[in-house]
Amino acid sequence: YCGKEMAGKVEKVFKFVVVGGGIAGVTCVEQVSKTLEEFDVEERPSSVLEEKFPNLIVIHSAVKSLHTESHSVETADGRVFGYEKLCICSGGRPKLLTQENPHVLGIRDTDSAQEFQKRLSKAKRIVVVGNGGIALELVYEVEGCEVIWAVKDKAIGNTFFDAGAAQFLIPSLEVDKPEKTAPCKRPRYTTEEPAAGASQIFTPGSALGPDWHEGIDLQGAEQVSRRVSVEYQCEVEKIVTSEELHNPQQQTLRLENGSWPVYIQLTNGKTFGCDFVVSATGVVPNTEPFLHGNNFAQADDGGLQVNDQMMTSEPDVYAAGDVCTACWEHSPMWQQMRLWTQARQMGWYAGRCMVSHILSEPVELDFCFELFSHITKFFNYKVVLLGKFNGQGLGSNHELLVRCTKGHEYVKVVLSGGRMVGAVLIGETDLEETFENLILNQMDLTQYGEELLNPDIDIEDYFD
Ligand SMILES: Cc1cc2nc3c(=O)[nH]c(=O)nc-3n(C[C@H](O)[C@H](O)[C@H](O)COP(=O)(O)OP(=O)(O)OC[C@H]3O[C@@H](n4cnc5c(N)ncnc54)[C@H](O)[C@@H]3O)c2cc1C
Ligand SMILES: NC(=O)C1=CN([C@@H]2O[C@H](COP(=O)(O)OP(=O)(O)OC[C@H]3O[C@@H](n4cnc5c(N)ncnc54)[C@H](OP(=O)(O)O)[C@@H]3O)[C@@H](O)[C@H]2O)C=CC1
Repeated sequence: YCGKEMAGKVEKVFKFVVVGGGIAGVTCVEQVSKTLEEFDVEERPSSVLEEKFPNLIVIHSAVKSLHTESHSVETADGRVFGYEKLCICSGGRPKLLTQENPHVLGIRDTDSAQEFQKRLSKAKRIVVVGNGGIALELVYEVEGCEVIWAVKDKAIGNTFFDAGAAQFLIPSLEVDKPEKTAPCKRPRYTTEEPAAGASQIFTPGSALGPDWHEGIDLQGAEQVSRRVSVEYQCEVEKIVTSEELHNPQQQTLRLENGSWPVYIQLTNGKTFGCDFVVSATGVVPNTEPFLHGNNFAQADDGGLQVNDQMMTSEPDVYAAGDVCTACWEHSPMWQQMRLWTQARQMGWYAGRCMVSHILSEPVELDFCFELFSHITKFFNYKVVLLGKFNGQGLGSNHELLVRCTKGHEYVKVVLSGGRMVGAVLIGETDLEETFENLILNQMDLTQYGEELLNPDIDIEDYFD
């Protein structure tokens, strides 16, 4: 459609339209709703939101196309809505090793997690490929099934920590998990069934986020506890299904590896037969429906580029969460990672920017983008990552202080020019608040040297 044609089809013009019902979309909606009267949100967040904000209209249909010229979006059910300001919060989807291979699964939303669980319950061996968040969680949580874990690197968990932390964590894979503590009480927005007549276009659901596996039984077909073998420094050469093994050239794989639905050949020369492969290999931003006919600047990772006001390169179009790439000049202690906390912060801040721009008020980059901080759990340890926790972008211009007590805690501090610029805290270290302050205030710590990590000094009191 050309701009004029589209404008003629507009059913209603809203001040704000937010696309996507994940954490970024929901927080963006909450933010704009508090401030202004009228707005709208696409896709299907919970009706909880509509009850909370009477000025909110939820449209249960995916956005099919965006027409920035006429400031309108078309939904899958053929309706067209105008906007004054639009925020795209369409998230991401798994970046799979191969597309359309029924033996290769990704995990992103409730549906894909349920499919994984169903397949796992009948599986005796799975291969997990990838070395980030999902792989770390899966290999620890899955029981009753052999897990082969293929990683590109020399150590596990490359997206979150260094080889030292990996060495600290690895023994946890060899012992049984402790009994589960209290179940997760984090409130969730759940996805509803689409209303009758809703679009049949496939859009992924919202990402599962923290604690996703708490309510899911990750049990394989066998009565054994966790059994994980890590294959280091290798990638996937090819994935061959059992049907493809009819090809005589591949017969040897079957003979050597027994009879499995699928075989995965790694670049280290090993081949494993398994029930299925989990591709835990990162995320691609969901940009497709918005690109056609528009002029969005995209970052190398495929995300919509946003500036320090969360604005894309198209007028009046903002983006937040996994779909966007933060292209402003970052604070020296912050970097983008596609995480729940960042999606929430971005959604909230984008909402604030949209409102401020409508009211012609100035807005400054929010303080939360000053310092990277992430709290999570891996292998049943609390993990806190602060600032340039892996010396990102510092080259050789940094030094490390490490304190480690096997099975108890791992503390790593990154110093640059005598000042703390990052930290990894694993276990109940109680250091996060003090370290966060030391990173933010950039105090010169040269005089303390290694004493900084002396366990006999109560550092909290010291810097109080
Ligand atoms: C298994 C798993 C575990 C995770 N664990 C953690 C963790 O422990 N800690 C952490 O910080 N992060 C974690 N993450 C990452 C975190 O969940 C995501 O970074 C975050 O949820 C992204 O939020 P979002 O709102 O940007 O995107 P999403 O949650 O992906 O939401 C996007 C929304 O947009 C909708 N949408 C897409 N296309 C359209 C369209 N065309 N029209 C309308 N709507 C559309 C989707 O249906 C969805 O509602 C995890 C992710 C996964 C997959
Ligand atoms: N507790 C937490 O904080 C959790 C966070 N998440 C988040 O959810 C999202 C999805 O998680 P996940 O899929 O694990 O993504 P991540 O980005 O965390 O990790 C992807 C991993 O796959 C590797 N990889 C990429 N391509 C290939 C390939 N072709 N072959 C082998 N390895 C490859 C990457 O290596 P390289 O980096 O070298 O490219 C990286 O180790 C991420 O944004 C993640 O941060 C998920 C679960 C838990």
